Amino acid sequence: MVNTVNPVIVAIDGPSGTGKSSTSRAVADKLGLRYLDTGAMYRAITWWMLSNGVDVNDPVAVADQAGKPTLVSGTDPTAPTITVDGLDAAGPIRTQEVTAAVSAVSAVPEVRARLVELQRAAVATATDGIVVEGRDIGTTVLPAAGVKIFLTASAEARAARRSGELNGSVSVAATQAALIQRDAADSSRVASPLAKAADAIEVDTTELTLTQVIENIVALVEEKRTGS
Ligand SMILES: Nc1ncnc2c1ncn2[C@@H]1O[C@H](COP(=O)(O)OP(=O)(O)O)[C@@H](O)[C@H]1O
Ligand SMILES: Nc1ccn([C@H]2C[C@H](O)[C@@H](COP(=O)(O)OP(=O)(O)O)O2)c(=O)n1
Repeated sequence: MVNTVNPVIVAIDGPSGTGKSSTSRAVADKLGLRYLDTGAMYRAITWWMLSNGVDVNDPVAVADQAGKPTLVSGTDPTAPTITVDGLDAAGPIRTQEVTAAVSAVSAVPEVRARLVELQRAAVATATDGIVVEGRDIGTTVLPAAGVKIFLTASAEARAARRSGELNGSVSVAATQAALIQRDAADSSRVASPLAKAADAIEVDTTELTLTQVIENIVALVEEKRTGS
């Protein structure tokens, strides 16, 4: 379907486990928009660093290598893809090893500059509009986005959701501790930290079903599109 109204850019930010990916994909699918998971891009470059023996805790070494990998993100919300140097990275970027290293790599300004450039290029080609999810989309990557959402949820709810995905292989308590640690690292870094944009609408998803969150955001985007 081709939109006859202006392409809408939707920025969805928030901490881990608040529902950004599930919500963003569904909203994009329902509204005929493209979809970009910027967290997957930070995970992909982290996977490349680990695979190539770069010390992820050495910001100088990470910065030095940041320009090397070729990242390509597919923006179909029903089948998002990510490749690194032509290799399918969708599976490897979800390992605990990558999750544990991604905050350190994404704090390096050279990494962010490289990925933000790719993110803006993806948005520029999405002529029907796009939903972009991450941590700094509303504040830094796309400050002029037409709709900005900041998702939140209690640490307990987020840990229970994530632990459910891991089929109970990691305890909820351990998952919660790891989430809190990653949020603290992502929120306290100097280069475009996780933050709510002043003009973002905050949606607390703790007591909402995924369907309710999707419906709320679709309604917000529709309001914006029709100017009502
Ligand atoms: N409102 C919700 N209620 C219950 N579970 C949810 C809700 N939103 C998302 N989930 C589930 O929580 C998990 C994490 O969601 P995800 O979209 O990956 O979050 P994020 O991208 O913010 O880390 C997924 O298994 C998802 O199905
Ligand atoms: N725009 C973004 C997106 C993600 N990041 C970093 C910080 C996050 O901890 C990691 C991974 O993001 P991702 O959205 O995949 O994380 P979760 O799905 O919440 O586990 O990437 C970032 O710095 N900026």
